Amino acid sequence: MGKSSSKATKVLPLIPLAPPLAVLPGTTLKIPITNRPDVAAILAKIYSISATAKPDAAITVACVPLCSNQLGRDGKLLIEEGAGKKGGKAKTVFEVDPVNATKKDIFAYGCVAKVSGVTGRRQGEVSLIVEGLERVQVVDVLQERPYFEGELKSVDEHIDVGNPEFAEQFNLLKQLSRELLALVRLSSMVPRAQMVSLSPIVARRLELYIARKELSEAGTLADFMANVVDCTHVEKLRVLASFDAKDRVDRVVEILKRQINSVYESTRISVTSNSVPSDSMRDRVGELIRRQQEQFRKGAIVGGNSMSPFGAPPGQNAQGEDETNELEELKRKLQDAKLPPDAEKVAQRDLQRLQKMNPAQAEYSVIRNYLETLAEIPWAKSTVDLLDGKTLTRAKKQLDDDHYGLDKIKKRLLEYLAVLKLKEQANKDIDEQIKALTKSTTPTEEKEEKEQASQDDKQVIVREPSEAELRLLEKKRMVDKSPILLLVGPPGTGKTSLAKSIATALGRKFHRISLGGVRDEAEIRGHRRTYVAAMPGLIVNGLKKVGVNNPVFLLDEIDKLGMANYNGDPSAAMLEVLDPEQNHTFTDHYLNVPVDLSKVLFIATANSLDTIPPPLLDRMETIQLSGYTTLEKRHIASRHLIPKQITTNGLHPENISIPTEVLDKIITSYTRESGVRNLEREIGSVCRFKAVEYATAKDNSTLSQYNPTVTLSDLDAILGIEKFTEELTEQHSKPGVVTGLVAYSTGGQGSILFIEIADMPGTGRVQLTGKLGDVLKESVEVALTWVKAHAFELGLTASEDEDMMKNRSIHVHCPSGAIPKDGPSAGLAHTIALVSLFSGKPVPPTLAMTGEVSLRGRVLPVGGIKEKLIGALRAGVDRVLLPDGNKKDVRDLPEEVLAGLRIEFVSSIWEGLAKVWPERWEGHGLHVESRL
Ligand SMILES: Nc1ncnc2c1ncn2[C@@H]1O[C@H](COP(=O)(O)OP(=O)(O)OP(=O)(O)O)[C@@H](O)[C@H]1O
Repeated sequence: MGKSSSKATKVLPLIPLAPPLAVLPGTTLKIPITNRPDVAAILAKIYSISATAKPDAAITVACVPLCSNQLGRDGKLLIEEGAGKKGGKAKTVFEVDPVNATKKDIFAYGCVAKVSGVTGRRQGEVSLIVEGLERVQVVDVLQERPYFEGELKSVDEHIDVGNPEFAEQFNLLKQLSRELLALVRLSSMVPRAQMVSLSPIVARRLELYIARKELSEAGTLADFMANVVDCTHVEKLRVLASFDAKDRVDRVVEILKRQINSVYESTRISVTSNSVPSDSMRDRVGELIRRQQEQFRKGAIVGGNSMSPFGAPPGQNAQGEDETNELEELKRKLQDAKLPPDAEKVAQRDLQRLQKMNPAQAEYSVIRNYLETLAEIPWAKSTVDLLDGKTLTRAKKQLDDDHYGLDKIKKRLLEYLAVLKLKEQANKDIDEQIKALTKSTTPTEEKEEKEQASQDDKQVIVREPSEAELRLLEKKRMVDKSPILLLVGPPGTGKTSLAKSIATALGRKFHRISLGGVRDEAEIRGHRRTYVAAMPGLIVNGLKKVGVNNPVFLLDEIDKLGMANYNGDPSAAMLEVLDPEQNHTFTDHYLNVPVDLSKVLFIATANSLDTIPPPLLDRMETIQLSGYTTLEKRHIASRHLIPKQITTNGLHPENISIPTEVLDKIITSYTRESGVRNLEREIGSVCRFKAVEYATAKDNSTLSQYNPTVTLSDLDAILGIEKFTEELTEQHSKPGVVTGLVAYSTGGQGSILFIEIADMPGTGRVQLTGKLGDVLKESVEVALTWVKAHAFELGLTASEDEDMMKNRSIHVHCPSGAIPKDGPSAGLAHTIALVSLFSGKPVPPTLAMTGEVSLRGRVLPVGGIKEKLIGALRAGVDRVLLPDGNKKDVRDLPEEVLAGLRIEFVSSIWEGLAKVWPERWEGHGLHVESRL
């Protein structure tokens, strides 16, 4: 039983509190202080003193409630609660407000409180924050104005922990407190139960707080509960007046009992009320509450004799059914996930830790999240590959349906699939062999086998497989790893969509991981679990997302992966992912257990190989996608892009028609790219334009006037002025002007380029204009040197030792002056142009040429033949000279080009000259390599 011993008195300012305010020890309260001159005076006084006092000294006051007509100054009830009104409570009347209060209105009990601050900015909202420290008795009120000051006596609370009656009452207090808490949580789920909703975290914290209270803190718990429950002001004041802990616990137990009953009542009414249509949710909650009631009643009996805070072992009744269910669920999930042995060990260990842990602990949720992630990883789940007899035909059809052209790439992808199929079959066979070796015979199986054997008159020999045998088979299996494909090519060339088609053809799930801009190693490998908000990396997250262990992962933009920095080296993390020899034990930092990535089909894409670190590049098999030519673009557009855009823009194929010449114009004059993204965008604009026209015509009932065909003149209005102009062959020839060929580095397109050379009197100076790059400048120099060296032979000088350039200067220009040009491929054209200029013989304008020249007069192969020839045909060229070394490139040319151009090959400049001016040079210099 509680015993109290008096201490010396002290004098403190009093703050009278108007109902319903009351401060109990251990609680914090906001006291509105607008229109409270007494509080202002107290604060002024305190601050004038505290300016000289120690800065960290606590400012204390005593908060004392005002008396009511029900409760006397001494805390005795004047009128019984509930009297006066039948079945109801008597209305408590407080006659005075704190400003006009006098000595006799001051309640005899109060609470010393620490002033911890003032809140509120606007007038009328300013409040004083006080924290209740200890219960005191007001012995005497010493002054009334400008503020109350009183002599206070505090009492030392002594609790007799050995008193079984008190212990029992304390247990009941705990029991009821928890019960109320659980009820509030449950009943907040009942629609219209009009209960305060309590977040699970707050509820758990409160439970923990209650559970931790010892018998010696019984009074504190009573104060705390009196403050949180919904009790009347008079009840609160009576708790304040109870100096004896036992007395206080008794009072609070009474209040709690009443409160709990009223919750049961209210939920019963709301659950069973006929006025509100009952639904399953409400029924369920009602049932839960009823069960809760029974459980608590039982718990009260068990808990009554026990000193355990919950009357039951922790983790069962104490932590509530929720956690148990949660853990059961987690356990089941982990079982279903079929973890490999390593992960299983870790999961079991963590699960055990979790069971022993309090849910309110911060680490609890960390471990739970970890286990949930472990359970979500598809350790054993996989989709069945469509690797049957029709795989290759189906894959080919899929690739052909989705993509035009790209024959070489498609062929390589099909090879890849064929190998994958064979390997998978081989692996399956090995798996079966291993299974057959390790098959443990259970008694029934053994019996069956024996029966079978006796039937067949054969003997069954069950043999343990040797370690070496197994290892050998395992090893064989490991070797069967597919290479990782890297599709390299300019943007918009269909890398991503090719990878998607492969996934569709294989029947696997597809997941794209964008590596562009990944600067942090942890993004790939995850953060260690010790970090706040740690999570797995992109790879494990991808697996979680697709839910199977054999998806197709597209590692997009691998060339844009960040280099080593202070956050680690992301490309180094990718090494492990991409190495078929290592990735069956990929370790994510968060999981910290090996994950098998060997079944994942990785396809990487990049725009260029330059920025990919060599070790990473070494682990992948590169497949190059060059840009599309105009012809290919035309086909892609008419087969894929136009139908796609027509449906995207809500049209039907009969509502719009884009003729080939319009499409060609869009391709050549409005886009200049390797891929088809911009082309698709421009086609989209055209479709939208037509969609507006069609919709307007439909609305105005003038459909008969609507023309679905897009004309060339429409393009100007839809797409604006041409962005790129096309070069066309000249009509007239002139000495010194030759048609060259160019392939744009922006990809995919080629065109013709005029080489213009003019001479003038001078001192041998060579002027170059047209934004020529270094290599191009050098190729002009090589051409000039060759021509100068062979001037006599070419008939350009009268004698062998005459300098052709002695009295003249030349100017070499390549039009489209603003576009930078570079490369050696105009060497042949420069040489022929120089000979043409010096000999005064023009070159036919419909003859174009390309090729690098060496000082020895050889014509060397160059790149971009396909694009150049397509461009040449479009520009009106009918004959082209190509280096002998480029014969192989001509095989890939589209039919239209081969039919429209006369292609001639030359291996030396002499041959070139013979092709341009056959009448002069036929058969000349064929064996003369060089005179230099
Ligand atoms: N050969 C093709 N046939 C049909 N459509 C194609 C072809 N090539 C590209 N496309 C289309 O072009 C669009 C862009 O392709 P995709 O997104 O695959 O380009 P990407 O090469 O991955 O580009 P990036 O390097 O910018 O990621 C897609 O709509 C795709 O369907």
